[in-house]
Amino acid sequence: MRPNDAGNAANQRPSRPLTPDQAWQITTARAAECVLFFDFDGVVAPVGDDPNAVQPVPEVMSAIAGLTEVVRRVAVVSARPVDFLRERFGHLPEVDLYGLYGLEHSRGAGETVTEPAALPWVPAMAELAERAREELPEGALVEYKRLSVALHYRTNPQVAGEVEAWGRAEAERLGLKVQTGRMVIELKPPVDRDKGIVIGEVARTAGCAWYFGDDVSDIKAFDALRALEASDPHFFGICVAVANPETGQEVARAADLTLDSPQALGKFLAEALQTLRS
Ligand SMILES: O=P(O)(O)OC[C@H]1O[C@H](O[C@H]2O[C@H](CO)[C@@H](O)[C@H](O)[C@H]2O)[C@H](O)[C@@H](O)[C@@H]1O
Repeated sequence: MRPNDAGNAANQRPSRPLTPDQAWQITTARAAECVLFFDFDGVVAPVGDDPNAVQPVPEVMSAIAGLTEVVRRVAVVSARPVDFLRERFGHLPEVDLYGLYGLEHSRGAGETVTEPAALPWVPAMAELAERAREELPEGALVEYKRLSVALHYRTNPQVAGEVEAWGRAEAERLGLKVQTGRMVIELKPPVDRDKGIVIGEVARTAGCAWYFGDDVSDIKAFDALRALEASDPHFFGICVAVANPETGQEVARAADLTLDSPQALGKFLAEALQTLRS
């Protein structure tokens, strides 16, 4: 097929590789059945030293606001708690929020729903965070997120080995799952939720989906889009990596397209919005 032929695109699997223009033209033909998924850190917001201080790129946010009007759904799928995401996306009530790798979600302006199987782990995670603060070396940063604990070493990479070893030993002792990321190791309850499972569930009834990610946990989301393409000849999925010096190469290898930065994402989405509105 000619992938830039939007007339044919609605019913045929486009061949790869695709240019961004081709991908957006195909998406335009299916806008009403398309879901756009965004990771938060390193994608919507640039990475910084203080996890609590980061804010989305304004151009990304204004493009997302426009996109909610032309596609079926826009969703943020993040390791952050929903409350954290709501502070940043609260003015966009149409955006669905999936937090803590899908252990929490809030659809539209709805209330936050927590995966019931994870709730018994709240006390253990609080106790873990407290002990991490006492036992980890100076320079490690402990981020407690109710149902997970992230152990950061961005500002002191020399403690990486010690922090990772402590985290892995605690995960083994308590039966927790480990998720590594950009200068961070995260411990979470042994409950079957990850970004791939979220995307598999939410995109199952869509005909088209994009996922924008930067970290290794996002590769599961890419895999979910590939699986949907493999099982549904009509489904069109595009995986976009946002480059970074830590996990960027691995994520880019798994993606269809790569953008340079969250700022470049803002420009990319603004141009896409024009195509989708045309
Ligand atoms: O799923 P995400 O939304 O991408 O969340 C992944 C982790 O993001 C945050 O950590 C990362 O960003 C921090 C702020 O820029 C940075 O300091 C840190 O080095 C990065 O790993 C968040 O703090 C973690 O809880 C998330 O797991």
